[in-house]
Amino acid sequence: MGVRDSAEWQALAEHHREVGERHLRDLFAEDPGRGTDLTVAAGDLYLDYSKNRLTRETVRLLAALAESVGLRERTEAMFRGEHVNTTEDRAVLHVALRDPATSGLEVDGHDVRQEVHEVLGRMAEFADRVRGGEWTGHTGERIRAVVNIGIGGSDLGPAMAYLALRDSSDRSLTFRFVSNIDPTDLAEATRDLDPATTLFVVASKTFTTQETLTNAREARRWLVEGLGGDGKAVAEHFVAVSTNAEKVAEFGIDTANMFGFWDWVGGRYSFTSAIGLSLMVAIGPEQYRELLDGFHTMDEHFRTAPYEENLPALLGLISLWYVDFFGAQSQAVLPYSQYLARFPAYLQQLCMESNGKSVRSDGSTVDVATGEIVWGEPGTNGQHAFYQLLHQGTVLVPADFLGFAQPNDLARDRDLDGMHDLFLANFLAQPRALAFGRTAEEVAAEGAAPDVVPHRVMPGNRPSNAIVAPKLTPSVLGQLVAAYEHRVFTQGVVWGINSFDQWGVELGKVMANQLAPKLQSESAPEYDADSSTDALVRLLREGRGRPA
Ligand SMILES: O=P(O)(O)OC[C@H]1O[C@H](O)[C@H](O)[C@@H](O)[C@@H]1O
Repeated sequence: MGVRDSAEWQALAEHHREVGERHLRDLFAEDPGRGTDLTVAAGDLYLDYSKNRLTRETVRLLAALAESVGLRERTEAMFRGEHVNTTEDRAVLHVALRDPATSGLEVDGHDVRQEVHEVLGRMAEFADRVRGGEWTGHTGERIRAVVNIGIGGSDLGPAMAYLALRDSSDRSLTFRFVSNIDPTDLAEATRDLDPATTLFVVASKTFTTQETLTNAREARRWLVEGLGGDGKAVAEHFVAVSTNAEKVAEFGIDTANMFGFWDWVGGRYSFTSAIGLSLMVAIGPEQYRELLDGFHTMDEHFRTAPYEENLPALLGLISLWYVDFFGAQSQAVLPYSQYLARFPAYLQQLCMESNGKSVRSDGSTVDVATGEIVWGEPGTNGQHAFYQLLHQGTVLVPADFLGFAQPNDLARDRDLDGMHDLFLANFLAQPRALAFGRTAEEVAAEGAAPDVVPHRVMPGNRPSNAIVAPKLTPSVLGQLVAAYEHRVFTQGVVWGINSFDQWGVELGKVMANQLAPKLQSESAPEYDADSSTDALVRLLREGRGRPA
């Protein structure tokens, strides 16, 4: 049975008819306490969800929906290591990656906690050697630049977090992240680097991904050529992060320099696996542990807190309220932190690859809308670009505003605290303007010409969450990411879909492999795709001076 027929869903549908069109102005006027009551604290995060188009009753009904679909049982099953990823018959245990306990979780005949800590120990040893200058390259020089080669989940986590945690990172080392198979990406990343002092971390769960292996092969060529053609240099300048030792060895990386993880870690949930290696080199093992502890704090909060006080569950349920009852199709994530510039991109994979599904776990078609388009840019840049649509457009875009009380260290060291106050004033102003707007009477009272009044009316009633933390530290970043992971899980369970597979990305990969030879061949290829693709192949071949 689909979720739509359940009594809890129907109760929400009826409730929506009562409160869906109520204005936030009225909701605040009737219940002035909501600004402090419709909030929840978890770890260092404070969520103010009062500026959403809901009442206390909505929260009660959403929590009841979560209970009725067995969110608690599903969560326990995931934490226990049951194969909740049914279509791939795998456990889903990213939460074990940050569990401080060092033993006692048996899954498929292995103590996963023990294995996790063994790899973390090896990563720490490696990170210390690179940071301390003991890991030397082929010419005996210390490493000065670390280039992570990976894509999707093998790139976005460390790339996002490296930027987010610049304050905490060793600024004497250079870090680059190469993901795109566009040759420009690798060429730009290595343009000003010295092969003698560059270390590559090739990160790929499967070690079969076309983009990553192609980039890694070209990086190897750049390195070996740059070091006088000695192939032995590869062992000193390449390490791998993967679940596939065979393919790593086949590529020519010594498996002694491989950091493993397991099939129970999904790509987009792999940030806290060995995929975080380059980040650990950047911030050091101690602060990396703080990051993991931040994740763990949120994991435990999600597992134990009642849903009406459960930060990740509330984020998931409130977003679902808009997707399924208001027809919202997108969710903006607006971090008021330049260091979180890549956070929306990270969340795009986390949310859209997880919940962009139209079939339920049992194979039946979903009977409600699922997933949402996640997008965003750091404030205040977005304000001067797309916020116009958020304020006065015809589509409903719920937004998450993220803000931090304290500025980052670099800004503080430069005595730029005052600027941070202006930044925070914007962080406060935008959600307020979105929620409460400005009426025609107010606009007219300010002396606007009558014909301009309608243009200047701000309708308001545009919902948002505010998530506030004291400062963007490794622990806070961990708490934030874990909160969004569990937000995605909460929605997936209600929708009845498997948030841990990604079959939808396969067909394009197969087709790319079929089309590559048609572009590469010296003579005109066979045109047997479809009339549009065939014409484009012809055009591109002509553009490259190849016989079409
Ligand atoms: O880590 P890899 O095996 O190289 O996979 C990299 C990425 O590619 C795939 O297409 C998946 O859609 C992603 O979930 C994954 O993170």
